[in-house]
Amino acid sequence: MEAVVPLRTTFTATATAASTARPRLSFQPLAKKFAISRLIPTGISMTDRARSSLQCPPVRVQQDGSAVISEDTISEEDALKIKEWEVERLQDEIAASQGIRIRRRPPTGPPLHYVGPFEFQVENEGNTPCNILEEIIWYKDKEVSQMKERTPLSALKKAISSAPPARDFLGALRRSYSRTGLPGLIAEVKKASPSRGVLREDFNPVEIAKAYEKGGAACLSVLTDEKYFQGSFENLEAIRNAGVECPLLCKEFVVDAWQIYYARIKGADAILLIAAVLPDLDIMYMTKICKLLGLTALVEVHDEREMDRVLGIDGIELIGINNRDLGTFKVDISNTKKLLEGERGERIREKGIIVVGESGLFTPADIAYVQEAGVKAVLVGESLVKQPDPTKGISEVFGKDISC
Ligand SMILES: O=C(O)c1ccccc1NCC(=O)[C@H](O)[C@H](O)COP(=O)(O)O
Repeated sequence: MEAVVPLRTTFTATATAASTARPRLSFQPLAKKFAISRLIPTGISMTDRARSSLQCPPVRVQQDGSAVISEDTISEEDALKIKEWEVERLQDEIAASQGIRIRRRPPTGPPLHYVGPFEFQVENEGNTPCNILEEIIWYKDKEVSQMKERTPLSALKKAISSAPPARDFLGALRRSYSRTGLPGLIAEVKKASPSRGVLREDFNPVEIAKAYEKGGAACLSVLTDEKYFQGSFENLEAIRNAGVECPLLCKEFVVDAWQIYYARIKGADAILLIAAVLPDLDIMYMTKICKLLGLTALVEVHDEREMDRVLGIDGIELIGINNRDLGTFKVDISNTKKLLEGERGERIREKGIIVVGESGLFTPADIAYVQEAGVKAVLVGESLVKQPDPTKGISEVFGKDISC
């Protein structure tokens, strides 16, 4: 039995599913008509949310544009899959509308029984990552889902309630700047990277961290990604437990708020949020979570569009300008200057935001250049970690001993 009903506005698109190999989905703008309440902030269980919004009966669009409600019910599991798929597509569409090219996960065709607004178009390899950053993000999405299954958020929250307080990352950068008159150093503990390969074979994270602290680093950045950077949360924990006092940045690819809680129990004092990956709503939501947990959020941008988006979000205190294009690996330190010129620089000063110049800094002239552009902190990896003595490496990159 089927009942014919007038079609809801959100279901007026033609449903044309041409079955082709490796299709790329292309969506019509009508998803913008979706009620904003259907936006699922990262970190909230989509499954629970989807479960609570299962009021729509199965609807099938007919050729004349009307819809039929089928009394043949679909299973709750299939309905959940449909809801999750719709939410994921909507997330990608919102991200794209903010100029974000990185998709959270590989596009897939609609699940079984889906009837609604979609259209297949054969384009290029839609389910091949567009660059290394997208590849990292797709992998991370799967990795985090598995980690969440092993350690649910409730367990992390419980552990946080008895964790020692986080250290003041921003305060350490400010104090260092006042003490030395030079940008506060965030020295990076990184074994390898996709662009540079292995940077240091004899990699002992705790020794390197101690050498950085001795050399005058204000804070440390610790790579925790295993697959692409050969880092780990064990390294973060080990540095934290070895008596290093510098506040620690968890250098991760955050796609889910769960990772922020996890970083906090592993000893992080700050965490990286990448604007090329996260839509505005995620950045807002995640910076709030960071504040609740006592962590500093370092929000990283690479171009003007990302900078403007981030400047439009309230409560951001620390912005990193990455001189490396994470899609192409091209490094150009004049990027920092470009993004701090004119009105943007003024807005940053008015808001009291501290800016970190990131990547490609090798010499005292590089440090002077980004300081002149307006940064009060720098994030330096390769040029320090490759030095046999990283303490000496700091004096060389800064042109003087900044330890006292
Ligand atoms: O460095 C990469 O190859 C890379 C690839 C994809 C995503 C991120 C990547 N690097 C992160 C960074 O930008 C650096 O670790 C950090 O800014 C320090 O840069 P550097 O001083 O040039 O080592």
